[in-house]
Amino acid sequence: MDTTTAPPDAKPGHENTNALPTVQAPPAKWRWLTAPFDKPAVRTGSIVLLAVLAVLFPVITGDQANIDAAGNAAAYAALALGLNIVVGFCGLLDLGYAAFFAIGAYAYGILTSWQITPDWSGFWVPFAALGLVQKVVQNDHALVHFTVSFWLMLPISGVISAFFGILFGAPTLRLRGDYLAIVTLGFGEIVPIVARNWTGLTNGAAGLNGIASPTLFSYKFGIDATPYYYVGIGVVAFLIFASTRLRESRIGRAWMAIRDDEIAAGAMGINLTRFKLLAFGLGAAFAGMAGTFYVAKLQTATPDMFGFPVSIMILVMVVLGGLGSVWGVVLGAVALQLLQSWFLGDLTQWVNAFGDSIHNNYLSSIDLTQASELIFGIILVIMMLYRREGLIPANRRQRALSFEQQHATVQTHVRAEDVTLSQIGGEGYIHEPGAVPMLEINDLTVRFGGLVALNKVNITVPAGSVVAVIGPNGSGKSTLFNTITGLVRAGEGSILFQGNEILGLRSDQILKTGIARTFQNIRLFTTLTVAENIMVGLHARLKAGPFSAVFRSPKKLTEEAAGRDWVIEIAKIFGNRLMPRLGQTVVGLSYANRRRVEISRALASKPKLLLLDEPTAGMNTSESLELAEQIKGLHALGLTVLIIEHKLDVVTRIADKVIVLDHGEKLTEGPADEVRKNEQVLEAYLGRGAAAHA
Ligand SMILES: Nc1ncnc2c1ncn2[C@@H]1O[C@H](COP(=O)(O)OP(=O)(O)OP(=O)(O)O)[C@@H](O)[C@H]1O
Repeated sequence: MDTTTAPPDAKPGHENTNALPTVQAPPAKWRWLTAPFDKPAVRTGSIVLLAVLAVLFPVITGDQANIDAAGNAAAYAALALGLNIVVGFCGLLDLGYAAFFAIGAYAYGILTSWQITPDWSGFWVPFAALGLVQKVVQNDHALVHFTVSFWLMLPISGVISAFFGILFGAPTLRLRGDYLAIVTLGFGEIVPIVARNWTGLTNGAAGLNGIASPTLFSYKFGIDATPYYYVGIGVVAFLIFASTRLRESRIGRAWMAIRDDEIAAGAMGINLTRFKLLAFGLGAAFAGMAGTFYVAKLQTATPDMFGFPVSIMILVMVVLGGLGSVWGVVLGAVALQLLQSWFLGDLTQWVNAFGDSIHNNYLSSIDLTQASELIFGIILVIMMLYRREGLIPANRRQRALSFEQQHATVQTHVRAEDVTLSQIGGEGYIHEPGAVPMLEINDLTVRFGGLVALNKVNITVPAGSVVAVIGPNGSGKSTLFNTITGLVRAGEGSILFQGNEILGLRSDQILKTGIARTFQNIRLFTTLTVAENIMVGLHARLKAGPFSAVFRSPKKLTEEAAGRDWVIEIAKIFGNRLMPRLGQTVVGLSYANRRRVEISRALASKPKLLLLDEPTAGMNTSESLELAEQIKGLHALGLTVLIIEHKLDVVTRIADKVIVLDHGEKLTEGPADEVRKNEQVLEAYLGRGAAAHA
């Protein structure tokens, strides 16, 4: 085995400090296919070529049926891009996605067909002036005919579907995996049932007919497939653009962080509710727009067009293309849609002809277009067996380390004085002695059923100090951290941070007050790069919303650039251990480097109080002492640190005060040297007999 590469599940303590971990090579089997696209010029060129081909396609084919099929493929590509936000980016398995497709479709259908025609009154006059309705007279009776423009309805349908996306998403937010899938499946069933039974609004199973076709500068699209095709590719181009921009923004990082590790995402300041709802809402908005486009093209809408098989088909498109991969899902959608509309028809004719030639009635009459779901199932199985990451994987390219980087001597700051950060903690960071304690915990009690994990614990962390918490396994140290950071609810007591109660706040709110943490069992975002992981730590300090993420407002660009500088500044604390790896995904890192990334991520949030849960676990002695120096350096800059640590030489080196927990109670506290000699502490750690001999 290559000793320089620590596998993702490497056991602590076996890192070779003199060599840097090598980069995980991408699978060679597919490298020839993707390698050319590593070059930005090739990528840009391919996109331009694709755009030119897409524009020229109707001229090249000249066949209305082909153009029509390509228009349908565009609708499905829009749907796949929307579902990709929910499932691919945010990791929320939605099996009822076609519901939002239906909502967008019916919104346009109802507002442009003759389905509802209320009596005409003065109320409708302003709407008529805006061109949204027309007065029609039937049998001497004045009625309202809705004539909302397709171009207006396209964004409005997006908004309506987004509203329902948020409405449906809200109650399901606590659920994940199978449970979320089942609930969304239910929603997906409800919408077509409502459409089937609310006959007054939807015309029931017979569906809406006579849906208006779009008009552009008095040119009526009618049944000509070509204009629909161009609208379709325009919509898809915009959605590709929006998806790509979102993925590369603060919002995309937050979604992917939630997908990779929800607990860590919350602890890094991501408001889980808001970002999951945003994913649901935006995904639904894409579906709503696709629905409007689709029924405008077909000029009819029936409940059967939006059932469960459609949701599954869109999901298969996303999986086939590559979960989280923008271009992948477009390819998946186009491939499956064309397979359905072209290939299965042709295949049916070939099989029928073959059946005729061998006089086999079964083969002569088989219709493979009816077996599309079976064929989708087979495709899924094949993908799961041979290419789980999809046709165009979303996984980032690993920037390979150069030979020099691979073999460079590790240069780290081993002296506390070398740790310099320009802005850690922000304003009011250096604390006056005697000021309000940074953290004051009073009578904190935490129970897990009958087990009392913390019992009336009182702890004070003075501002600008380093306080270590030690204690045997199961003594309640991690529970203390989890309670401070809002991951575990306390039964009684209070936790004051700079004099303000934080008990009861969510973990993201606690981060925003200025408390950041690391985890005992390293919780990094495994599909993100080192730099992106650290950037997620900065999430709460950045402001960009979806609009500025998509349109890259100057403010957003400045914010991101400053964020990237900040990431580099933090990574520099660890010398060349992290710097050459900023572009690598964290799964390829050694155990010790992953700990360093986690500390960097916490520092990125500019905390006032840093909670480190066994930061040196998995590091050898020299690395542990190196980290101790780095913590001392941060402390010298004014950072207050609360650290859980088993290695007493590290504790002695950095802690102003040591708190000992045992069986959920505070045993003692004091300077490290005193605590080390305390008999109760020796007993708790070593047992009574052993303590007597110590
Ligand atoms: N979510 C939970 N549900 C039930 N019991 C829990 C939970 N979390 C912790 N405990 C229990 O609470 C007690 C304290 O656990 P905790 O993880 O805080 O100890 P610790 O001092 O951090 O131990 P270690 O050093 O082994 O991590 C243990 O008995 C543990 O089994």
